[in-house]
Amino acid sequence: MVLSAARQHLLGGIRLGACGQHLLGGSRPGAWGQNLLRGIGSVYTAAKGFQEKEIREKLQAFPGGSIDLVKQESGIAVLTVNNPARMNAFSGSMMVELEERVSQLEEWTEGKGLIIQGAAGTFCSGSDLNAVRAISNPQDGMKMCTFMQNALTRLLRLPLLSVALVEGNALGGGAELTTACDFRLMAPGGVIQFVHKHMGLVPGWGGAARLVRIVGGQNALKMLGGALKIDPEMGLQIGLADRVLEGSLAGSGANALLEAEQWLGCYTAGPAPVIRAIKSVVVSGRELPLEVALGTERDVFGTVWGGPANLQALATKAKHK
Ligand SMILES: CC[C@@H](C(=O)O)C(=O)SCCNC(=O)CCNC(=O)[C@H](O)C(C)(C)COP(=O)(O)OP(=O)(O)OC[C@H]1O[C@@H](n2cnc3c(N)ncnc32)[C@H](O)[C@@H]1OP(=O)(O)O
Repeated sequence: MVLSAARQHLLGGIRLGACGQHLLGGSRPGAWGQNLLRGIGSVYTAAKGFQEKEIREKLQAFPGGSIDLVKQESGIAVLTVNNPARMNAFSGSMMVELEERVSQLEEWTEGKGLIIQGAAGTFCSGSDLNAVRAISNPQDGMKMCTFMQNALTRLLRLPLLSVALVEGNALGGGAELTTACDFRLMAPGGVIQFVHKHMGLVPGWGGAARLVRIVGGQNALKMLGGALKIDPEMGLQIGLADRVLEGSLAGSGANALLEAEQWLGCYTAGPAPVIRAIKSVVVSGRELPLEVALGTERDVFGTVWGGPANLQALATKAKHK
């Protein structure tokens, strides 16, 4: 019973049938793992009173900018937060577009990696303050926050290794967006700052919950309580940043992206089913209780065991030096 509830949480209630059957030994091995490998669902569903259509319409009333997605042959996609006139702040329509791009990535079965960057050399300055002012009542704020929590949770759960490429500022919701990626690369001069306290707020896009898991409760408290500006050196020190980009390469958009692609390429090298399986077992390991995660790992294992990459490796004399 406990196992089903936890999995239902991850699946957003949509694919529980396959999951439940497998727990009881009734479906073919790996069926649940296959579902996991396509991405594993939202936090809030219609069953929990989430009125997605209504929220989308409300957000669309605040247009501007775009969220651009390029899927590359290499299996690495690049998602660009594009609203440079407002330092890549998220308009309402960009929030809706982000959710649509996440849906597209969930369907991209050949994908292995994702880089999220901001346009014109800066990451993202959070919510568009013009939109924020217009919906500054608790009801609308909660709706926007629910929508963004769903989108960013699905983003983090994608079976892709994801990287936030932080050039310039990642402020407010922009800082929250960086925590919805598996890794953060910071360019020299980059800043991640949860400015929410200065706005009389706390993070609402799931950024606090994720931050605690990345840097621990003590560091998260300091970052939120002091609205600290985290530079690359401090980012590395507290485990928020995974790498500081080379000064010689960074700072000029295309080069920083190239360097991020090279860095990510070390982890995405290999067949897509294997890379996706790796991400999937890590997602279940970091989100689920141990016994449930073990069951999930077994399901995912069943999708790669005896698969083409496994058989090919077995056919050669393996020596891992
Ligand atoms: C729900 C709340 C929370 C969340 O979603 O979690 C938020 O994210 S609230 C938003 C938090 N972000 C901010 O408060 C950022 C405020 N902006 C700044 O601190 C500075 O603009 C900057 C990002 C540090 C850049 O400074 P600078 O390089 O000096 O440029 P400008 O200040 O001149 O900015 C250029 C231009 O961009 C507009 N801008 C910047 N950020 C936003 C924003 N978040 N929303 C709307 N517009 C933004 C800024 O007003 C300038 O416009 P013009 O005045 O028309 O030139």
